[in-house]
Amino acid sequence: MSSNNAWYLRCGPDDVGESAVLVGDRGRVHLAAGLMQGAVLLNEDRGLTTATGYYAGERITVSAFGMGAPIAAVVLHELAGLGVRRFVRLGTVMTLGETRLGEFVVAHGAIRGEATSATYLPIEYPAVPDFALTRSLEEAVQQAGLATRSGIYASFDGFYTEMFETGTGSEPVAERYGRLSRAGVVAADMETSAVFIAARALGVAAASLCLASVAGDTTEKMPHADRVAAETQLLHAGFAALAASVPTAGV
Ligand SMILES: O=P(O)(O)O[C@H]1O[C@H](CO)[C@@H](O)[C@H]1O
Ligand SMILES: O=c1cc[nH]c(=O)[nH]1
Repeated sequence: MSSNNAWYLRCGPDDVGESAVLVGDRGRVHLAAGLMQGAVLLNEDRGLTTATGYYAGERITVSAFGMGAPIAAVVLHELAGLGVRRFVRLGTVMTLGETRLGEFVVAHGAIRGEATSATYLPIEYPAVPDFALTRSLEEAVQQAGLATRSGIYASFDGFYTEMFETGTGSEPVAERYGRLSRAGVVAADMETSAVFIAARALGVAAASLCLASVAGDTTEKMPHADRVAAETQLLHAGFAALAASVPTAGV
């Protein structure tokens, strides 16, 4: 192992592309590897499954972080240290407001309801994506003919206290979601705001495209087969956007 290897991802600068995809579910890395050419599995330690391959000529690294902002930021931070310049989060979200199950939701910003991002930049700093990469994502989902929506996300740490009602949170989840929906927020996840802020702090570009897989108001889930098919479309769209994007100066 080279001394230049990342601490947890256990791979080196030569192993990664300038573009990366961040996913939660490690199974999505294996799905992604099957969609790329010449994919090489680099790491499985701690479940931070990572592979690098090619899509439309672009060398792309795909890493899984599991769940939550702290570990998503660790993975982004290590990949940025290895030389990755562009990140796309490809995951799933809960619907808020008018968003419907099965839609592909592009983040135009995210409410910072998690604690990790404040360790990078003060809470006044807005969690906004790289706009060129975001536009590439929107074009990719439109060209693929997918049902799409763009808007503001909200990202939280507490799945069973802030996102799914168990009676243990400080505020009823329905009230939180009602307040956010009335403010025009379109989706809730656990990582997007931290990914945007950590990327800004580290001087790299980031954007987020997620499949609306769970209804925030009823907790209805997409049927499994539909979700698997949609996750394949999600990966294709994210890869196409990275392959089409040009390096962004001065993020
Ligand atoms: O589908 P992924 O990318 O795992 O993301 C979502 O799924 C997990 C919660 O169900 C959280 O990590 C959330 O952000
Ligand atoms: O239940 C879900 C589904 C997607 N994303 C989340 O954060 N929660």
